[in-house]
Amino acid sequence: MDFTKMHGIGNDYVYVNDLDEKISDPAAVAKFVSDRHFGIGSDGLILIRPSDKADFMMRMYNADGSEGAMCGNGIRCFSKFVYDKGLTDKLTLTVETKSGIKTIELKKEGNEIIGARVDMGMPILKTKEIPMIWPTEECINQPLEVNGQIYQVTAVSMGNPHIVTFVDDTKGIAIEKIGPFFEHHEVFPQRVNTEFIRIIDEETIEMRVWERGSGETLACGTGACAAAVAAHLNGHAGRKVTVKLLGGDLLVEWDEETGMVYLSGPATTVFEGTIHIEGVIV
Ligand SMILES: N[C@H](CCC[C@H](N)C(=O)O)C(=O)O
Repeated sequence: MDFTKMHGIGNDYVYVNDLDEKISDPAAVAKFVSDRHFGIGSDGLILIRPSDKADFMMRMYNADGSEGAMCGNGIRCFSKFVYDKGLTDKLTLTVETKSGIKTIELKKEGNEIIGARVDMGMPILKTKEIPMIWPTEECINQPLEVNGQIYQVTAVSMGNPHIVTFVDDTKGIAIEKIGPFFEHHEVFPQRVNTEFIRIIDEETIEMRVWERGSGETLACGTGACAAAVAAHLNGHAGRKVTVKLLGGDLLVEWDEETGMVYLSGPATTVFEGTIHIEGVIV
């Protein structure tokens, strides 16, 4: 199986051209390739698939094999992949995902695609659509007990579930310990991605993330969008926010007119390779 290893500020995935839809068990492939000792090493697997509604379809799998409905860092690299491979010559393209069709504007520097700006759609705040088992229609700055401690949390979906909590010091949190308790909390029937954010100023927040299905990652695009939306909803930030993550910075803009959230950031190809996985014929 030929693959390309790419990352969006350190949120790294294995990308496979599966336009002929030969990969029959993507979950198993994701678990194998993601292993940083016995596989390639990544936060998951992203497949390029055909679409009859958009230019392409993106299917994204976390390191544990679970499928994510959307991946903000991944879709920037996905779009760079299809352009660099000559599968399209469009600099603005559409990609069908499990959370709808997204429009991506590729950013070119000279002959190099260096990143992209993604229309991530509108944030979803209704708890039943997160989904979150919760007494109120929305969950904005409400207390949630996690492993015996109370956190003030804000729930936002970007097509995938996020819970955001504000902390004074992102470096000091024991994310390996507390992350799984959030991820598997009973109020999140489909688990959840968790963002721990510190407000630096009106236009800047700092964030660490525990991702559903992948653990702590160096960055999370949908998480950065959820964090920026939560910071604005709680009156801590404006509508244009730089999100500083372990792997680098992302820019999130929440358009007041349209309600759409835009995510801008880099996309990087690291290496190409071929791997033989028993039973996988691609
Ligand atoms: N772990 C996420 C999918 C990957 C999202 C993240 N890597 C991003 O860049 O948005 C989920 O299960 O919903």
